[in-house]
Amino acid sequence: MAALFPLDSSSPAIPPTFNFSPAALNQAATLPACFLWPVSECPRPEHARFAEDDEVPTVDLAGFWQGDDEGIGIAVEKIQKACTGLGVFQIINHGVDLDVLKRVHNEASRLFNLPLDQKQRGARVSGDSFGFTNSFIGRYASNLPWKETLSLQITPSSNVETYLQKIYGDEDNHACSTFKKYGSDMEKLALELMELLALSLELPRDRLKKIFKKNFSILRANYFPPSKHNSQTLGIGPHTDPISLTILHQDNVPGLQIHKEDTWITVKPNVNAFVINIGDIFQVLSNDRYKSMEHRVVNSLHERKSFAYFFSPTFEALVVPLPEFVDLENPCRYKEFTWAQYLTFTQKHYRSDTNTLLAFQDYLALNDPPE
Ligand SMILES: C=C1C[C@]23C[C@H]1CC[C@H]2[C@]1(C)CCC[C@@](C)(C(=O)O)[C@H]1[C@@H]3C(=O)O
Ligand SMILES: O=C(O)CCC(=O)C(=O)O
Ligand SMILES: [Fe+2]
Repeated sequence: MAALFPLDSSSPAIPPTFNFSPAALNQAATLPACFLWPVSECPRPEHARFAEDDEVPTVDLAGFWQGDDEGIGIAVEKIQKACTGLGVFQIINHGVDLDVLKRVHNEASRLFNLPLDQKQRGARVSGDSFGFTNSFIGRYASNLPWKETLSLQITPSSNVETYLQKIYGDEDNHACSTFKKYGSDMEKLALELMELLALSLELPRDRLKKIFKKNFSILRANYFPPSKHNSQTLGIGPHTDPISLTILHQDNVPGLQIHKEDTWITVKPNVNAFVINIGDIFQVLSNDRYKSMEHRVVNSLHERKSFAYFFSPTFEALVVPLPEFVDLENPCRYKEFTWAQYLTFTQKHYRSDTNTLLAFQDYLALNDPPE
């Protein structure tokens, strides 16, 4: 089993009070060791190649919204090809108002531009998955990601007000309504995508939508500051998302890279598109028909923002391969678990990487019942 990583409770290389000041760190000739990734994981110039359309297909949803069978058929076929490939595709004509996207990006810029001590009023509490984090200082001791994030719960109940109130106090602003509107648009879109994914797996159209009607979702705003040492830092290390589906919106600065065979390819930014990727829970439900996408984020000399909407079943729902995907030729590949157990595993026992699901299955085998 993969080694469990040193958690918050272990002594971090630098204390939690250390100020992640990218601007000051960029002036230094070298970075503190905790920001340096192993050479084998560091970005290289050849990883800058943009993905081709057959690697990250663009799916037009216009026909889906119009109920046009031919358009739906083309979209479903593309989605099936993408999900049996690298586990990722982009959608255009996605139905989300461009003004909402503009507003949410502006709110994120306003937030990440605040003084650090103000952002830290909404700091993530150890072991929890919400709030503001700067470079995970105090959470991890090494391979720190060159990023700041704000994570908010959208469903079943929202904590958007709680965290924004901590950061902004009573200052009147539109941050809450903007993040909440974006979150609810994401939930609607995720449920519609479940219809297309179901069709792509030859399931009844509402099969997955019913499973996810009640769901648990996290909205994460990511801010990747400029990095002068970008050949040695990473915005996010190699990982799969432990959730079922991620809907990502990135600004126009390249950064998202997908693992393909023994190399990395970059997703060409398109502000009119969302990047959709399969996560571990979807992999389990489909009994490996669709695999979660391995990806990472590289830094550059330019600042970059992205929004990741992480969509999952409810905390208590049992996650297990759907019976439609289990037979004599395809035995059930996973031990059942709940999303609550898997989330706890990623927050308390294991630092998410590309092996999280297998490490968790090993953990389940050794810890019955799990924590
Ligand atoms: C359940 C979650 C854990 C992470 C946030 C959500 C979904 C993705 C996970 C994460 C982004 C995967 C990469 C590593 C991680 C530590 C990060 O860099 O943010 C992961 C998140 C987390 O554990 O907070
Ligand atoms: O910023 C991106 O492009 C991807 C972010 C990501 O992978 C994540 O938040 O899990
Ligand atoms: Fe991710």
